[in-house]
Amino acid sequence: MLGGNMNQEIKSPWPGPKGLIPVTSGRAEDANVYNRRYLDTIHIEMRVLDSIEPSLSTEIFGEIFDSPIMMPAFSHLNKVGVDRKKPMLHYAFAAKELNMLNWVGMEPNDEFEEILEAGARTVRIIKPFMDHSIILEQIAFAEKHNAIAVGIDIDHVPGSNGKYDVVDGIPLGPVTTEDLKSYVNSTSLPFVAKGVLSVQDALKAKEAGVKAIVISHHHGRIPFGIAPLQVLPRIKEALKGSGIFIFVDGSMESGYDVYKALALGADAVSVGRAILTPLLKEGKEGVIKKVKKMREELSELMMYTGIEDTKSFDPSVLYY
Ligand SMILES: Cc1cc2nc3c(=O)[nH]c(=O)nc-3n(C[C@H](O)[C@H](O)[C@H](O)COP(=O)(O)O)c2cc1C
Repeated sequence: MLGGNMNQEIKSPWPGPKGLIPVTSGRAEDANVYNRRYLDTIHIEMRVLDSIEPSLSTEIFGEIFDSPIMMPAFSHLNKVGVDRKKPMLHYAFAAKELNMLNWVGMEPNDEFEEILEAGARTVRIIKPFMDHSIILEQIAFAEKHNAIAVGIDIDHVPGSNGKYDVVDGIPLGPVTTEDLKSYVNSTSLPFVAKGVLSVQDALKAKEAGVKAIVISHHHGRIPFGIAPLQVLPRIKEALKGSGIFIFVDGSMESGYDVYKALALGADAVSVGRAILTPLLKEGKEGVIKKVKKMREELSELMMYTGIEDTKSFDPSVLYY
């Protein structure tokens, strides 16, 4: 249902109805496999003289967060909560406690509102519904309920059958640059294009007036997709001076992965499936533990490379 490249024969390690949580094939066309491999080819030199313990504090959309590590735009997880727990709420509680930016994907308005009540600053990502009135209505709802930003996952248009995808029985449709412009202009909230994986789309998103992009392939929706970090430096260069926030997600499993994304020019990074197991097993506490560990790892590498704060990352420490 959610994973475009999902292979029916693959046994899901996740709880819940078959197909609810995407399982990737692990084969050559699986962009997650390549992404992991790419991340692991990046190595880091050491710059310890004069280095001090860094600050992870980060400004996003004019607000200060405790680190550049953000929650993912997950969805549907309330359907798999154990003991009637709502995982969508639990990771929002963790975001609140850790002063992290929270993200939410395809959730109906009532569940989205409940998540906002957890008190974390939250970005809402809306699906590219074929019916634009649903998109506009959900944007307005997010604005009314004080979301920090709103956006659309532009990479969820094709399904694995080569047609427009259908999620929860709701048809998705194409997103034109003009559509994007109209969504941007419909709200005073910062607008995010999630699922940018080329300079071309980054420039079109800029033309549409977005305030942020997420460089992502949505856990491998596109077969044989390039690694988000591979295209990040080119997009960074193309958007130079625009003030557009550049976020990244995809296989971020440790603070070391996060470091590499930040060194290559990301403003902040979302951790997706790496929090899924702790979230489903232990709820809020599991997520807090995982994120704290990732913050330690990020800080460790910053100290090894003489990076004092999140404004000072430098790609010249990387070898790849
Ligand atoms: C259960 C689940 C639900 C998701 N739902 C959405 C969604 O509704 N909208 C969206 O933009 N991305 C959604 N995603 C994709 C994530 O936001 C993210 O792009 C992706 O998981 C890549 O990060 P990762 O490799 O760290 O998991 C979902 C991912 C998972 C695992």
